[in-house]
Formats: sequence, structure tokens, C-alpha cells
Amino acid sequence: MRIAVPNKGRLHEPTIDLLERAGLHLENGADRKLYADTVDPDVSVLFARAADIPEYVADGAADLGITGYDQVREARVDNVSELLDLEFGRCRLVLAAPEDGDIESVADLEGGTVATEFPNITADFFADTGVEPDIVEVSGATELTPHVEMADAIVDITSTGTTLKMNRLAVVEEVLASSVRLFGREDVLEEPKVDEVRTALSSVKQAEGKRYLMMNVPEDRLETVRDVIPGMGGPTVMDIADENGDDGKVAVHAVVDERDVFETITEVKKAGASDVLVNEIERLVE
Ligand SMILES: Nc1ncnc2c1ncn2[C@@H]1O[C@H](COP(=O)(O)OP(=O)(O)OP(=O)(O)O)[C@@H](O)[C@H]1O
Ligand SMILES: O=P(O)(O)OC[C@H]1O[C@H](OP(=O)(O)OP(=O)(O)O)[C@H](O)[C@@H]1O
Ligand SMILES: [Mg+2]
Repeated sequence: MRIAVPNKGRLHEPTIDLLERAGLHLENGADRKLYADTVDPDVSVLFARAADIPEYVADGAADLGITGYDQVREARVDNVSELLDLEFGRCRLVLAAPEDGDIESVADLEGGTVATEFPNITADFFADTGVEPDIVEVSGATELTPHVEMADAIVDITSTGTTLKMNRLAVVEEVLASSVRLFGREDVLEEPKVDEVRTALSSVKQAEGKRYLMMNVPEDRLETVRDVIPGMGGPTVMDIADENGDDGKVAVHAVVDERDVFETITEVKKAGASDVLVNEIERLVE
């Protein structure tokens, strides 16, 4: 099983980091190499440009791919399926035009020109609107094209909006919302390894929003503490082995939403718990 991952650019680091956290440690993968092995002898990694990854997967150079949804859509590959939203690399493809110009709606682009690094997505977007501008493909610095009379508007990536603002461009309409996805070629999806990889990556995502709470609770307060612990299933309750005689306490462990931790600590303290520890969780397979 081979996974294609971004070789550089902003998606490279977070993707490698995710694979590592998922337990798929890379080996022999020094920078600038084309391939790397992983600790799993059945899983290797191919480094490729973010934009090339969907085609590599579709054509069989790799079986699974990790790249932006925008790239998957732009490649128009029809034999791959999405397996998991990895929820980083969040951005929007937007139609944007000069702030103080005449383009205020999609309809204003009839007979106009739109520059983009994403000609297929742009064509699909306009096909749905019935408006038919010329679409000009550029390979970078798209934001400049309206100011050099190459285009009336652009379709480009935005996240913080800084680049658009710097270039005095305003969003006319959202074209596509994107984030990084795990996807695979349809003829390999039934292989058990695909699900193993998907589960490993998803376990990291699951763990990100959770914390592992540990606390000591007097046995006679256990039910009260139980009642104020939210989250996954019931807490785990363990006897505390105590050489100096039983002091009537148990250890309570629970997985709790990160957002609930603050309130939960207040509540369990009130209910009689002590020695509360909050731990990060590396992976969580439900
Ligand atoms: N500003 C941004 N915020 C969030 N995600 C982004 C942003 N810009 C790009 N992305 C996501 O990252 C993907 C790759 O962009 P990136 O700029 O890293 O590569 P690239 O410009 O294609 O690299 P190169 O052309 O140098 O190989 C995009 O397709 C998109 O999914
Ligand atoms: O809304 P913002 O936060 O400003 O982000 C948008 C910018 O980010 C991307 O460029 P990137 O930084 O990847 O540089 P690149 O043009 O070299 O790919 C994208 O092409 C936009 O130009
Ligand atoms: Mg870029």
C-alpha cells in the first residue's frame, strides 16, 4: 500500500506530523527523496506535489493520497473516493474582483475574463451559473492579474483574507470550501490495509478534542462523581491498592471533551474528588 503525500508547501509538515502521530513512522525518508518506508512493511510513502497527488492515485503510482479537496476536484479523477476529512489546510476558493471595480456579482462577468490556477473548478462553477466568462489559467500570483488588465476577476485560495486585502480584491462569491482529505483509488478500498490506515489517522483526529481525566474519589462519593462526568461511556473505576490499609478511595478515569474539562474539574472537586490529573490523548479508536 503506497500513500502519496505532499513533498513541500504548507501541507507537507502537517501531513508528516499526522502520519507520525498515527504511528506510521517514516523510515529512510530523508528530505528530497521520492519514497520513504514506514514502520509497517506493507505501507510506503510517495512524496509528490500537492496538485499531482490525485492523478498519482488515480493512475496507480500510489493507492492512497493525502492532499487538499481543491486539488482532488481540480484533477477531475473519477476512480477515487474520499475516506476521511483530515480537517487541516482549511481554505476557501473564492471568486474575487477589485474592491472598487464594476464586478459585484457573478452575472457581471458575462463576457469578462477570470484568471485562476483552478480552471476546471472555475469552469464547473460557471457552468452552474449560466454565465460564460473566458477562463485563463495562470500558474501563480493570480491576485495580480486584475491589476494588469489580464483579468476582470480571479478564482483563488483564501484563508485569512490577507492576500486578497493586500491586493485590494473583494470576495464576490464562494466557489468551494476545502480541507485536506485522505482518499483512495476505488479498486483498493476493500483491502484491509486501507481501513487500518484510515483508522490510524482518524484515531489522531478523534483524540485531538479529548482529554483523559484521572482522579481519586472516596468510595461513598463515587455515584455523585459519576453523575457529573460527561462524555464517552461510563468512567473506569479502579480500586487503589493501598499497603497501609484501605482508605476507602477509588481511582476514576474518564475520557472527556476538551471543552468540558474546565467545568468537569469544578464539578468533580465539588463532588469530593481529589488529585485530578488531565492528560492529552495520542490516539483514540472508538
Ligand atoms: N492560505 C492557505 N490556507 C490554507 N490552506 C491552503 C492555503 N493555501 C493553500 N492551501 C491548501 O494547500 C494546498 C497546497 O498549497 P501549497 O501552497 O502548499 O502548495 P502549492 O502552492 O501547490 O505548492 P507548489 O506549487 O510550491 O508545489 C492547496 O491546494 C490548498 O488545499
Ligand atoms: O488568505 P490568505 O491567508 O492570505 O491565504 C491565501 C494565499 O495563500 C496561498 O498562497 P501561498 O501562501 O501558499 O503561496 P504560493 O502562492 O507560493 O502558493 C494562496 O495561493 C493565496 O495566495
Ligand atoms: Mg500555495
